[in-house]
Amino acid sequence: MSNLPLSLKGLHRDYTIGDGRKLAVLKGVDLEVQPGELVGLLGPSGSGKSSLLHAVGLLEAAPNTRLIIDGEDFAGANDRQRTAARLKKIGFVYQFHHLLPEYTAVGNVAVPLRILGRPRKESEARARELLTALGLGERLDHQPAQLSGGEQQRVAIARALANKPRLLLADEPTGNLDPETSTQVFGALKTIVKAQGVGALIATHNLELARHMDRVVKLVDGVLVPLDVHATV
Ligand SMILES: Nc1ncnc2c1ncn2[C@@H]1O[C@H](COP(=O)(O)OP(=O)(O)OP(=O)(O)O)[C@@H](O)[C@H]1O
Repeated sequence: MSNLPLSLKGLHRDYTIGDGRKLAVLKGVDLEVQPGELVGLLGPSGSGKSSLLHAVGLLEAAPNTRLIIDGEDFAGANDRQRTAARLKKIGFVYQFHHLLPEYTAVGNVAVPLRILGRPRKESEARARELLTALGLGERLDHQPAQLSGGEQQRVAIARALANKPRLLLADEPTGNLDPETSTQVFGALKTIVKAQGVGALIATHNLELARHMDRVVKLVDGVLVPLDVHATV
């Protein structure tokens, strides 16, 4: 059995729309992500990027699929198994950071560890270590409102990596940042993903960002095709 961060084969996703008709969005998606690899996920609006991230992020069931995360097959997993695995194996970064406003940077990053029952001291030490690695060593005790947009997003990245996940899923992680901040935040993300051997799948519309990924795939008619972003003008 594969111990890769992600090994996915044959993912289908239909939605039932108003009049009972089915809309087939994902029509057999195959994807592997290696440790330390950043894979960019491109595709026009409505092509199914969020649907793919939802299934891979175990936010919904994916029956009749081979969905292996860190060596464990989740195709037939129930809600409880998927929730447990989400906390332990997967980190999520969204376009908007969803930080808790009353907590400091350290407090926010420690939350997932505290949920898993880790002691406060150990959780906060891990939070400080991650935030420092992301260049926020001088901002540890700031609350989100006291941080810039790029700093807030780096806290969100630290939070996503707190549990040492094998797989990081991101949906437009720099989508609300200016280009320069976006490049800085993405650079910090890349460095830490490589250092920790995490596999990352990052959905974006930003072709410039995609050029900094190790590999880019595009959703076309419900399947993934490789894309050479360096050849695209
Ligand atoms: N719950 C749902 N019920 C019916 N149709 C849905 C549902 N969720 C998504 N869809 C449809 O499935 C298609 C894919 O949606 P999805 O959100 O995965 O695309 P996306 O590539 O992430 O788009 P965007 O880049 O705009 O976020 C769209 O046509 C959308 O309208």
